[in-house]
Amino acid sequence: MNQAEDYEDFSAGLTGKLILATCILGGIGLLLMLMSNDNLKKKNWPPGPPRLPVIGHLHLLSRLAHQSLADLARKHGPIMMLQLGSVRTLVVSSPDMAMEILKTQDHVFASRPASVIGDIFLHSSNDLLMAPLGDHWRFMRRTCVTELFTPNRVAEFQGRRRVETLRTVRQMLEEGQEGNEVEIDNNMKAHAFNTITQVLFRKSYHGQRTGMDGEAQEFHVLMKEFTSIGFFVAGEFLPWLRTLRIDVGGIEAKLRDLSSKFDSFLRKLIEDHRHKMFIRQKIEIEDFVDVLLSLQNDNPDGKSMTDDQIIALLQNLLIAGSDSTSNTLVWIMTELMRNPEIREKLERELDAIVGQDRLVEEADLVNLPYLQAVVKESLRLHPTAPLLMPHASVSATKVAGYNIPEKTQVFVNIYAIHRDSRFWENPLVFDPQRFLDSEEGWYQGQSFKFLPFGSGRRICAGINLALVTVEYTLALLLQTCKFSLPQGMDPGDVDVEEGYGSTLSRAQPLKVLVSPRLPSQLIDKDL
Ligand code: HEM
Repeated sequence: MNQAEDYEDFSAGLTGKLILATCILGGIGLLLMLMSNDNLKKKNWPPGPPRLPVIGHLHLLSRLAHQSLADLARKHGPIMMLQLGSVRTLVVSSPDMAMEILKTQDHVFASRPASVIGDIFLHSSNDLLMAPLGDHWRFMRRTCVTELFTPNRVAEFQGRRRVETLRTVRQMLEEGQEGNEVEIDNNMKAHAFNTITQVLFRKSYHGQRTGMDGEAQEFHVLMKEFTSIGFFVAGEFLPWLRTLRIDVGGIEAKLRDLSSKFDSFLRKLIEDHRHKMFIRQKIEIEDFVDVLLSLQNDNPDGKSMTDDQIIALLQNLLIAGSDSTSNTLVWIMTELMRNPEIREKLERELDAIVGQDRLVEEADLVNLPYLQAVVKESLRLHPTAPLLMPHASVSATKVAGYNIPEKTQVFVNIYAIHRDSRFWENPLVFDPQRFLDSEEGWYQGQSFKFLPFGSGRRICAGINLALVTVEYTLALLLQTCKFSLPQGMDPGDVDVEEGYGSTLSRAQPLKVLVSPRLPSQLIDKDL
């Protein structure tokens, strides 16, 4: 026998063994699958697709999980039970079911699931975003709602938002000189981040224009590292990986390292604020850190936040507040580049209400209904948290007649609800007019067909700040800049492909031409 025949024999034998092994394993798998699916019926859990042993339904989810879940809901209905590895997950995809989770049984479903990311990175035992329902969460939430995000407190910082927005306008106009393309994504990322850090610590850190002292540089690197980490932690769904100390992709190690860097950065910032207060011998409220430190001295409830809790909260606000705001702005600009007639209508509204002799102010926003409708319509088609944040049940209950056990993770697929033709006419068409023709209080979360900020106890805590930042940035950008597409590109060429990230982003950056719409003195005089 020559070598080739040898190899053929060997390979035929191997193939035979492989086929045999596959048949045996497949048979066992099928048996387990049938048994477990049969089990589900006995438990009276909501329906779902057949699941595989060990991984359950994980193989059915793409990196854009909201899209895969919307497809599955079309086949299996608005209430599904999935098994994501070891994590039992309820997915709801209709306004009725969303109302059941976020209103009727809010007291049962307003908790958060335990999670590896929450534990390692978000200080979930100390924070607000990932804290389970309970006294700690109530205390953190009450502090946010009554001290940080009241309409008055948000209004106090409008001067800083104005300056940050004007800086962003000037930066984009400079980049766009001589017909250069300007990347919207980078600019909005820097803008949203600086707007939030101005409110939290009275500083700008991100982007080209800050001059980058040592501290800014350090924070800039931290944020870059943070946004570049993938957040799929395999051990979250397959806990035996963690038991065997297998950290797929080294993500857990990276999260731990980043968390400790963030921690020391924020701790130093708190010490600097405390030192400033000590030198002045009085409390002057200039940012959120001042507010939180002043509460340590004088809390109306007699219960004060520890430094660890302040750090966890600051980290939450940076994470929850920056990418969601910048991606919302990027999606709005995407739709405005795809729909020039809507962009022109917006410009006409700004000219009619504000004119071209002065810059738009936050006080003008209430008189700009079309602009507000554009923001809502963009949040409908491109909600930056398409599955909200994961909820969890605190006790066993029933939904739509099905049994839902305690500690079930819950996704409310608002992406599916916002695009469902049963609730929206021509759902894929960008049409701000639909929000002008009705009187509903859209953002309060009472219309369960529109939930970009969620609803109930866990509704976005920063909604006031988010809305004023998005609306004001959009108004000033459109008033001061003329946006157009690069040579040879038509509106229809602007794609809406979604990218993978912690919030819903574009797959590829949006690049446009930017030129002045108002005389530059008007912008420069306020900087
Ligand atoms: C357009 C921008 C924003 C959008 C679309 C958005 C949306 C959301 C959504 C959908 C949730 C989860 C609701 C749920 O779990 O049911 C949430 C939670 C939260 N958001 Fe926002 N958000 C935005 C901006 C902000 C900003 C600027 C801040 C603060 C700086 C903020 C702070 C929070 C916090 C602290 C939570 C957790 C609340 C809790 O668990 O009790 N968000 N947001």
